[in-house]
Amino acid sequence: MPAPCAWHDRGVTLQDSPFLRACRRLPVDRTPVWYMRQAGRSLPEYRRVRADVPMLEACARPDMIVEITMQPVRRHGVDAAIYFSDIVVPLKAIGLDLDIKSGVGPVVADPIRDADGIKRLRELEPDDVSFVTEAVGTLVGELGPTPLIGFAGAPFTLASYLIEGGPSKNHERTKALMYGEPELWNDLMRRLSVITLEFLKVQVAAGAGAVQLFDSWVGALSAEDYRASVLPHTAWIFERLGELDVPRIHFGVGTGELLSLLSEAGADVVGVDWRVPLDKAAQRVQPATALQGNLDPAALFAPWEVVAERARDVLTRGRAAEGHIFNLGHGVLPNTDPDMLTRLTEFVHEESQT
Ligand SMILES: Cc1c2[nH]c(c1CCC(=O)O)Cc1[nH]c(c(CCC(=O)O)c1C)Cc1[nH]c(c(CCC(=O)O)c1C)Cc1[nH]c(c(C)c1CCC(=O)O)C2
Repeated sequence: MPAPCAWHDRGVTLQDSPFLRACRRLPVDRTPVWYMRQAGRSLPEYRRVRADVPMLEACARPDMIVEITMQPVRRHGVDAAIYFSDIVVPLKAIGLDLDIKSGVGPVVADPIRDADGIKRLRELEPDDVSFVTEAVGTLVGELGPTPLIGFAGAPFTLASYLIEGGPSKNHERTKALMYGEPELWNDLMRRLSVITLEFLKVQVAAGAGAVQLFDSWVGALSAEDYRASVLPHTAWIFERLGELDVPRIHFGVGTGELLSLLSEAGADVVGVDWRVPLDKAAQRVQPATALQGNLDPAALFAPWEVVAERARDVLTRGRAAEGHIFNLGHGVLPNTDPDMLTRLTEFVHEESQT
């Protein structure tokens, strides 16, 4: 009975993977490492396969998703794969007119700024993203004992793109709605939470071994505003994800003042950007929380000796956490030399070996 046996073996070794063990705060024989945006423009093989295919088309084609997700695993030997997609994919799947412009990011044709706009956000059905189910299924087969991380954008970060119509420095229209029309804001956040939860559930049902919620731009908020207007929604998502029995990672940029609240929202692992050393971050999160991070992605442009010294410092400080997954403090920058990432992966493994 080869098929059930293969699944059984995979189950055992997958759960023993350093990444899943570190997420669960279990002892590991080496610190696991992966990189946000490890699939993408830093890799020549990515640029080749994406050459004639628009981003959102690539995100809807299982063959492209599988190939691009596998590329950094093959090249760098990282301890986890992250599903190749984008945070706006579920919004496109429910029919919103949006695109991803290279060098810019998501752009929304008709931004959502009032009650009528919010009504356009219908629930996501698994059939809307059947390509996700297919791609994840193929990927977990190919990855074997290497875990696949599913992901979604968190409601605040999605709301910012939808309200502003594209990337924003100050999030002024977003804050205007949040501060000025709390009922509309909460309606928008509730609808986005339902979509986000469903998108993550589809990935887990198809075999993703962990999930990461990206609230990339939430560092724009004060702690009070985060607690009042964002935390209840994010906590709702994490509570429901808790029923799925996969580790939950919560990440944002510029969240030094928010780390305890990010952790309060219910994640098993909190991702930290490069601004807060991990030993300090460990004091800010709830007990029984692992940390992920946090080498400055720009440090990879310095000479190798500098990278190595800083990576060693991250590992040392990471020992203060109850579990540590090595990562960058934000995504890989497009012009990063991919050989630096391969070398860094080997270095983290060697340095942390017990
Ligand atoms: C804020 C955000 C977005 N998308 C995402 C976030 C949260 C993570 C973060 O904070 O960086 C999440 C994301 N987007 C992408 C991934 C792939 C998986 C991985 O991490 O390797 C992930 C996890 C692919 C992508 N998403 C995008 C690319 C670049 C598209 C291209 O190759 O032209 C990739 C590989 C486009 C995108 N999409 C978005 C931005 C800001 C951009 C970059 C715009 C640009 O500089 O061109 C929105």
